[in-house]
Amino acid sequence: MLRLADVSKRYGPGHWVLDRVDMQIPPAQSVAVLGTNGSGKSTLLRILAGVTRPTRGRVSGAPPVIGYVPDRFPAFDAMGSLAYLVHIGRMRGLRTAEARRRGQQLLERLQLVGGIRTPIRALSKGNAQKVALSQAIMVLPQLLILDEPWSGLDANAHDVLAEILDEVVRVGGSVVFTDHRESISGAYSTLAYRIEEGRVLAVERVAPRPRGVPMAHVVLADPGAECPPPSRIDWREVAGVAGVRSIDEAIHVQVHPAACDGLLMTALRGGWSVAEVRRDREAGRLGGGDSWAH
Ligand SMILES: Nc1ncnc2c1ncn2[C@@H]1O[C@H](COP(=O)(O)OP(=O)(O)OP(=O)(O)O)[C@@H](O)[C@H]1O
Repeated sequence: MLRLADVSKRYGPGHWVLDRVDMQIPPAQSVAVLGTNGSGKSTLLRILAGVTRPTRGRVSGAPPVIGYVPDRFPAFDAMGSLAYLVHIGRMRGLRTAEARRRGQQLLERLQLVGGIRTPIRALSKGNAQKVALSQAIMVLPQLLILDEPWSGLDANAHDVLAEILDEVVRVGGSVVFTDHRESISGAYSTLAYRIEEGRVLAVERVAPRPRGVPMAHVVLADPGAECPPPSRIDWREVAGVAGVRSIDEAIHVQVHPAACDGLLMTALRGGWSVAEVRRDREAGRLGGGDSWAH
């Protein structure tokens, strides 16, 4: 298990970005790292990934294969995406044909647009992010570290990323990620830490969604002219919410099952009418192929 013991970090003579951090990343867990801009999230992830050394303290228990998606994808920019993935796959011990197959499979799964031979620098931000994600999982890592991985991804890639997190955790691996939105960190993590003034503090979390248990799907409606209009609520900011859509004047919310009661309370207090609550697997994907806003 990866452990940080009394880890502190500063850049040059600057302030302490991380201050005496004790932390462990248990197997089969997905860990969210929260904090304001500049609080040290990327610094912590770089230390966990082994690409930055702490100024003080000790990092131990790093697994042999770590996948890392940095906040800024380094531009091996003249290379096409597939050639880049083949290169990474070879460095990770795959044979060329295997690396090509895996690279193609990942880019298809994430629906890369722009061409597998187009230089990475010419891809859009979201498509470059798909390449960044693919390189991290060319070989399924025991530890997957993702710095704002949802940034710029379209709805299909969101879903694929959620599947990838599940795949890593299901085989006993660990995931560590950052994201600014509570809705994302609530839906995809089983543990969370917040960085405040250099200290890393454990955050209370809703119970992890048991494997194979589908998300809850709640349909909310305006109760109608006889009642006062319901309050405006940013559903994406409600704990455990993974997706929100508007269909025919109703709000459809996809929520972590453990957070469903909390969402219903918020809705009822806000004057909304609960039209339906169901499990997403029974419901299927609404409108076939439509996607959730995250
Ligand atoms: N290479 C570097 N050299 C000098 N200072 C740095 C370096 N990298 C980060 N810092 C400083 O360390 C602090 C933490 O930065 P970091 O990028 O880790 O924060 P963050 O929480 O990831 O921010 P954001 O949410 O904006 O991505 C900031 O004050 C930043 O300016």
